[in-house]
Amino acid sequence: MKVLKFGGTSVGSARRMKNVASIIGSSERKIVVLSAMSGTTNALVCIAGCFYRKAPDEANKMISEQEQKYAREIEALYRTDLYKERALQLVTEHFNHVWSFSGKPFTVFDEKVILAQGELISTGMMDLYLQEQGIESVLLPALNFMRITADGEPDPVYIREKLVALLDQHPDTSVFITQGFICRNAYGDIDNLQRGGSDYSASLIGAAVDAEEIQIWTDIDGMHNNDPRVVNHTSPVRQLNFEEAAKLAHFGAKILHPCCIRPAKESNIPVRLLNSFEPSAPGTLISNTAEKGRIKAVAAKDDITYIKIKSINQLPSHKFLSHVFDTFAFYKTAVDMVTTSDIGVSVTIDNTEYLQEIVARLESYATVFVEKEMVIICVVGDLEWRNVGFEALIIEALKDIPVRMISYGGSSSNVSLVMRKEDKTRALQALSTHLFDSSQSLPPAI
Ligand SMILES: Nc1ncnc2c1ncn2[C@@H]1O[C@H](COP(=O)(O)OP(=O)(O)O)[C@@H](O)[C@H]1O
Ligand SMILES: N[C@@H](CC(=O)OP(=O)(O)O)C(=O)O
Repeated sequence: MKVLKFGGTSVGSARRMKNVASIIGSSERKIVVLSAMSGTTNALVCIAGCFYRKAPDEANKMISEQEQKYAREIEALYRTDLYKERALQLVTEHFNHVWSFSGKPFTVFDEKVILAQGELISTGMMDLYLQEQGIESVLLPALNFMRITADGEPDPVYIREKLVALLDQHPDTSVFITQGFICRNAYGDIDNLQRGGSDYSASLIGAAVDAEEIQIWTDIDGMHNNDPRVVNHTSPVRQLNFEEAAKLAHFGAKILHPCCIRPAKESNIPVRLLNSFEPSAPGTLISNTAEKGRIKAVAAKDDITYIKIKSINQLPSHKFLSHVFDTFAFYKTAVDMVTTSDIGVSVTIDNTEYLQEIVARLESYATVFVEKEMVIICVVGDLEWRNVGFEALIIEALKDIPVRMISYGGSSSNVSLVMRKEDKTRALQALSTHLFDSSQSLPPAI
């Protein structure tokens, strides 16, 4: 069994959907995970925003625009009037459901229901298209098997049990279609795996069914060695190990959801990143095979807050660090990067929900300096400590750029640096030039 996930860009129009159907084929047994058509989830977020603001006219206008967009795609997708009618009815039902929230008190639970409609529509449309093409498929409702716990973490035991039971009902079916992103929470309400979470759905599903491969189909030929939205002349990386891929995803390579590598790694299932616009391109294979002595790629994580905490000697020095980290733990705020000196510690966070409270508590035993709008630049590869020279390459590349923090040693697959947002493009470009333009190779380990 393979798991194939197609993102919003891959199902973004009738033409793209037809292309996905041709990639799906019908021979091998597979579970196809679909995102919402590109732009739909953003539109649903805006519609929910209108309901929060009590602006039903604005919501109504946006819903009409979406319905018109879907009507055009339906006209282009289906051959027969019967299937056009069925698809229109499906879309109308989902948008009527969205509209049913107008004029009532609006809660975060209602917002989650609204956000789920995009994937419910795209999978329904694909299922109808496959039927019209005579390709036998079964629609598996993700809300019947994908679940998160009260801590917001996926519940792998439940997911496996429910999904395997659903598959067992169709022993002769080759093609299963399901929704990415959406799930239920521990109380049975509709929820989701956070924005971009369809990749995560695919790897949770892959792990649940012990898939032989998880394929993430998107609009680019695999993981590139730098952010193609920012840097010119990036190139695909053909092979990554799980840890390298997880680091790139965590530190901003948008092609993968930050959490999606973990389930695949734990079950040792290879992940292949493929291009639905160019299906024969080789893409990137992510597995547990490590390629020695190479810097693989660079990524950048935006919206980072830098916090410098300097002890004012209120605490014995051996207690200082534990107090600092207890403070972040108390406010359930994950620290991304840490560097320390004899009198202080600098950290970065991306969740600033409790920043004020954290700073107030830290200030009882330290002076605290906060700087927002920072970025983390992360260089990833085989950076084992005996591979001399990689630090020099990175520092040389960034010699004209002010760097706030440098961190290496937490893992031997990345070096991370913190700098101002306005220096990001220059830094990424300089790293590409120094690390990838001339084919660099680190000296063998000493
Ligand atoms: N290192 C990288 N390699 C490849 N793509 C990247 C990288 N960093 C950012 N991206 C962006 O990720 C996009 C694909 O991810 P995403 O928008 O989530 O696709 P989908 O719609 O298929 O879910 C690419 O179009 C590309 O612009
Ligand atoms: N539709 C959801 C989930 C998702 O993963 O989308 P995509 O695969 O297009 O990034 C979102 O926009 O967040």
